[in-house]
Amino acid sequence: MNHHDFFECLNAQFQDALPFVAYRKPNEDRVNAVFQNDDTLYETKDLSESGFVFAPFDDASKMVLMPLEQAEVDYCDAYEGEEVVTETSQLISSSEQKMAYMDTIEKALSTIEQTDLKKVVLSRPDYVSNENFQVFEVFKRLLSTYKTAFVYCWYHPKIGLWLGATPETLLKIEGQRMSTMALAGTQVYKGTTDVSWGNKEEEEQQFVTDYIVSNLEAEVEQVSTSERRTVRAGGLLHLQTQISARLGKDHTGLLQIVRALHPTPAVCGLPKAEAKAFILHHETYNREFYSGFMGELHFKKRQTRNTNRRNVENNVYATVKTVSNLYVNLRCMQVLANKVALYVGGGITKDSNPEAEWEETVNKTSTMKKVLF
Ligand SMILES: C=C(O[C@H]1C=CC=C(C(=O)O)[C@@H]1O)C(=O)O
Repeated sequence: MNHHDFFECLNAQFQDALPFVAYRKPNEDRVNAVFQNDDTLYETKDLSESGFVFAPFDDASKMVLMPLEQAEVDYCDAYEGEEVVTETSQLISSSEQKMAYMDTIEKALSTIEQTDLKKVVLSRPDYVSNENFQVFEVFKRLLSTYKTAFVYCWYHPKIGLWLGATPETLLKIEGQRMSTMALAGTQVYKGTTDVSWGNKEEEEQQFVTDYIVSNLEAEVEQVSTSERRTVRAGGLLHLQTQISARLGKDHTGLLQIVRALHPTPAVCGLPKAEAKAFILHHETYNREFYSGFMGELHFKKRQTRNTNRRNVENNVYATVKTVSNLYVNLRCMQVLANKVALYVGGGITKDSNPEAEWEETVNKTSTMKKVLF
């Protein structure tokens, strides 16, 4: 489909109040869409179905599914728009919001000092007005501005409207191979990725890598890690290690692996249970789908391969692989009745400075602010 017709279809689905998701995977051109045929709220309990999953931060809450059995899928080859370079919209953040956030950071620091908690990721919503908010214009700006992110626009009339451009992969599975990443540490991008990192960020990122590796070793085989590198996510830089492994013959399914990873230490903390309890008790809002995960579940990918160039017709092998591509819902926004909520957070460790942590969340809002209006 050309991109004009593609966006017309999305708009028609939205006007009919029917669920859809449109998304582009990191560094790809194709923009995909899943159009659900009815407005039922489907859920997945064990991630065994084929479809697009949208799961909340709290793994005790329901995971929403757009099942492929109840949907049409389509795509447009590419969307080329103009990259947004300046920020325009103003945040309505108040000094009370800052005080409340800094207060929770102080509580986290004393809990870290007194208990086994090593890292906890605290977060907050920030609000902008939704006057003149045009959903597909914002989505197009996300697409043209963040090519290396997973960019999406997700809608369900019974849940709401979410958009974002996330740098974090939760899990990719293709056949027997799987990969994930350990992402942590943030600094502002100033024209180069050749930067140095402080001890706080290096230590925090190492915690994350070690934790993911040890959790995965219980579920899969041949776990290996890449060199740590600096990656760009819009106007920010992060430290990232890629982790890959092989699924064992008797592995029990995607749910087990997702449970070993989600919520990742990039959005929750370490140890996981203590960090999650701290977040649910001390954050003063409900994260819902921010820092949850989303993506393609058990999609079929057809691959063709020529084995003999002289006799192409008879020697084209087609294999069909089952693939899952899941991403963590970061750098995202939720469109509410009278405002837009932008969600941002950061990892708190014993070396955190509350003022710098506040600033980091302010910097993170710019990923979304840039594409609004
Ligand atoms: C929790 C967020 O970012 C995570 C991902 C990368 C770096 C992070 C950090 O430096 O704290 C966070 O763990 C967010 O953007 O809301």
